[in-house]
Amino acid sequence: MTPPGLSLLELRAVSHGYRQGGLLSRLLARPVLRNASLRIAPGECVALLGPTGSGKSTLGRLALGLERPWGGEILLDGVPLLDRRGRMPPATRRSIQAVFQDPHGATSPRLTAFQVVAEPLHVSRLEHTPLRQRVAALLEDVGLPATLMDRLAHRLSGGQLQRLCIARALAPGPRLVLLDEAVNSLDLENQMRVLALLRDLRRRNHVAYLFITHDLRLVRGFADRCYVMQDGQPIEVADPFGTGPVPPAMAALRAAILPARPGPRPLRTPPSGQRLPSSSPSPTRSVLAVEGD
Ligand SMILES: Nc1ncnc2c1ncn2[C@@H]1O[C@H](COP(=O)(O)OP(=O)(O)OP(=O)(O)O)[C@@H](O)[C@H]1O
Repeated sequence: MTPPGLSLLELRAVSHGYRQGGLLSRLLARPVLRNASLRIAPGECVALLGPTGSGKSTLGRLALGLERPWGGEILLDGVPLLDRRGRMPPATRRSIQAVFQDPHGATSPRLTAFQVVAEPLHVSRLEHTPLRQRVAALLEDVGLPATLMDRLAHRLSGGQLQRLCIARALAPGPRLVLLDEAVNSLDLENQMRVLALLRDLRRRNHVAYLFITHDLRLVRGFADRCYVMQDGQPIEVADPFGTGPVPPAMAALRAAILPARPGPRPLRTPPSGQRLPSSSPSPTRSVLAVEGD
């Protein structure tokens, strides 16, 4: 359940959608979020699950202040995220950072690893002297050697580049990081490593996460609380892995997971009076694990 006390980020009855364009755009506006409410406490990790197209990234863009909602309120520390003109104060902008699914799309091929991480320090006028030392420390925080600093970012491996994006997100000292499918482009081993890194960074920096994913398996052991998008609303699910009732959208996500260790093969019953040949596989032997998480 939502922890009591002050919220870091709060969405209150937010509605949003997209116009289809053209003269009839107002009439053809398509709602994506309807009366959507969600709360994140300081230092908390909240997962937002849902199938493709359910509005998770739309909610994420609103939380980053990239779009203005049609209705409702979005508050950071109880204060509206955007002012009346739709602008975000610089301190608020520093407080909320993001890591997206595709690290190649999120970084310029012309920049070195150093330049990628130093950029938000320049933008936020948070330059530390010496800057290279600060960037080296941020790289070390995400498990990258400082010797990679002068390499073009796109020459890093996918896992290294995503770590670099995490270092960039942490550079301005945010209080909330939006992780929008942030490990989905990685192979299973790198997913687990980056999730462990994010867990560790959260503990050390007391940063909160909004963890957007369509993969229920990634949430276990990572998120404190969990919402699932249903009919344009995030619905909080108290125990996504328990046996109790869950919203249909969550039941569908559960059903989409292949079992880590499929159950035993059905017992082949021999015709009456016959015995299974000794070379037959044991009826209780499991088939090979489909995935290794
Ligand atoms: N800029 C846009 N203009 C028009 N429609 C949009 C825009 N962005 C998103 N949509 C539509 O809004 C709906 C929700 O999209 P959104 O990206 O928020 O879903 P999602 O749950 O994040 O999906 P996915 O898991 O595939 O990323 C989709 O039907 C999408 O086509």
